[in-house]
Parts: sequence; structure tokens; C-alpha cells
Amino acid sequence: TNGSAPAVPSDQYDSLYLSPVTVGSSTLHLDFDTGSSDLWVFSSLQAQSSLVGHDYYMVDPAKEKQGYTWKISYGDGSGASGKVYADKVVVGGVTATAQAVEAATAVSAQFTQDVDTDGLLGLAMSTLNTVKPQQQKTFFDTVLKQLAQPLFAVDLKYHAAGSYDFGFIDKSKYTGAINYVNADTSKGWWGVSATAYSIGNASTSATVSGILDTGTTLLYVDTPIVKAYYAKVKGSKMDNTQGGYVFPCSATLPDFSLTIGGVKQIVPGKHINYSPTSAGNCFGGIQTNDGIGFSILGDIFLKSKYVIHEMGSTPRIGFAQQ
Ligand SMILES: O=C(CNCCc1c[nH]c2ccccc12)Nc1scc(-c2ccccc2)c1C(=O)NCc1ccccc1
Repeated sequence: TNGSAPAVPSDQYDSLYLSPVTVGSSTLHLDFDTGSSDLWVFSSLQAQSSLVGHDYYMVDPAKEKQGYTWKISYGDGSGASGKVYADKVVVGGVTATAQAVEAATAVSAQFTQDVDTDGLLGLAMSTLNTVKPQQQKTFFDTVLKQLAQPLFAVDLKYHAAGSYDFGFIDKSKYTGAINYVNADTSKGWWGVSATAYSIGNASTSATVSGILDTGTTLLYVDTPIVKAYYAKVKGSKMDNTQGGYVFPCSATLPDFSLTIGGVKQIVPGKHINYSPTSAGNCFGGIQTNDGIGFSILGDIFLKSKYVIHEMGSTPRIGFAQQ
């Protein structure tokens, strides 16, 4: 089988993208996340006050995986935890009949206040799943064998609705060739490495290793690259109070690219103006990966491409121009 689900920006800045998913008998709007591996949802196990504004999963005690728990925390300090159920999950017509559904009993304020997000659907390797005493499969792993092809394709868009395709490549969603590289899945993520970067039309050799991550909004790369980029943006500065590089909203932003598999993957300058700040300037879509230890190729990087994640005998990533 095959299936496709829309990916709709949650706000005017593309902070995150939401996709409709049937979980049990509820339709929830989840953030598909290639940077983590838990399918967790707001649930009836939480206090009503935490559920205001959210759709949530009505747990059925008969479906509980007794004694199973989960607890996840992310780099921004957000997180959630709870219990585990086995229930039907449907994404774009693709059905997992007994998918591990991680029902929240506690969710951090970062998620509770974001009333549009009813949970996350992890699409990294199942080796990163946090369920104890036994790790559970991601939705993709659960349905893999029933898919016509062992892949999903990510089509996130700039300030517009895109899609996630499961089991097939949609030729109408890209132009030109698909450029494939092997994925490094050894750390549980969809890892890739670049051999150069370019700012405007100046290219520099460098090794940039990172992960593809639909669950992270921005593009985080090594500090020297970030400094070199904003050196080309008049009036830009690192503003610690705002948590990153900012610049005058009228600034012209150069394109940025990473050369992966010998092909320049270009991020248009326009996409690097992420959002206005409360201080009257604009916040950069490229920021430093200080303290993370690798680069995170988040939505800012992804939203100009059609990216195929293929879990064949050798996991591969395919890049094509939207
Ligand atoms: O966790 C994910 C993907 N799921 C995100 C779900 C999510 C976390 N808040 C959310 C808020 C809304 C929607 C989804 C999420 N990716 C990875 S790999 C390494 C790090 C990391 C490790 C150490 C330090 C920093 C990052 C992260 C990370 O924390 N990204 C989020 C982020 C990255 C930078 C800044 C903020 C957040």
C-alpha cells in the first residue's frame, strides 16, 4: 500500500508542520519528526486543564501495554512522559493495526501551550525509542513491509502546505534528478555529511556532518560557518538575549548551500529570514550548533527539497529540487 498525508505549517513562520493522524478513534494533528522515534500524544490520562485546546487520545484500558512507560526530553528542555497502548494508527490510508501509542500523563509547558500540536510521530530509527522495558517500533517500521517501496518522502514547503508520502515517490513533487547518498543511521538518526558549503556564490571546502530533522525548525551548523554567513548580512549581530543571530528585516540574505554527494543543496536566502523578533529585527534561520556536536538540517534546510528516506538493505537519502 501507499499513502500521503498533508504537512501544514502550524503558524505564519513555519515553526512546525502538522499532519492529521487517526489514533484509535480520534483524529489528532501530529508533528512528524525525523529527529526522534516516539509516537506520543496528548491523552485522557492528563488533567483536563492540560488538554484545553488540544485534541487528545481517549485511552482504552483494555489496550494498555501493562507496565510499559516512556519518557522523552529534547535539546530545548521540553519533554513528555506517560504510558503505552497498542492501537490502530492510520496515516494517509496506511494502517498500523497494533502501533505502540505513547499516551502522555505529563507534558512540558512548551507543548501544552502550543494548542495546535497534539503530539509527535517519530520517523528516526526505532533504536532511539524511549519505551521501557522494551523499545517499540516507529510507525514507519511497523508499516514498512506493507509499503510498495520501503521509503517515505518529505515535501515541506515555505509558508505553504506540503506532504509526507509513504511507500512511493511522487514525480509531480520535484523536478530534475534525485541525488542519492548513503545515510549514516548508526546514531539512530538519518545522518548525512557535506564536503563543502557556499554563501552566495563563494564555495568553501569543509566537512559538515549532520542529521535530517523535520522536528527542528531551524538549520544549526558549526559556528565558523554561521559567522561567515552573517558576515555577509549587513547589520547582523549575535544577540544573546534573543538566543541567536538577528539582522534588520530589510537585509538581503545570501543563499546558503551544502554540497552533499557532490550536489549543491541550496537554501534560498529568503528562507533564512525565519521570523520578526519582539525587538524589531529579524531572527536568522541559520544558527550555531554549539554544544550539540553535529549539525541539524531542520525545516529551514528541508523546505526547498523533496527528500526521500529509503530504508533498503543500505539506508539511503534522496534529494530532489521541489
Ligand atoms: O529532538 C529532535 C527532534 N525532535 C524535536 C521535537 C521538539 C522539541 N521541541 C519542540 C517544540 C515544538 C515542536 C517539536 C519540538 N532533534 C534533535 S537531535 C539533537 C537535538 C539537540 C540536542 C541537544 C541540544 C540541542 C538540540 C535535537 C533537538 O532538541 N531538536 C529540537 C530543538 C533544537 C534546537 C532548539 C530548539 C529545539
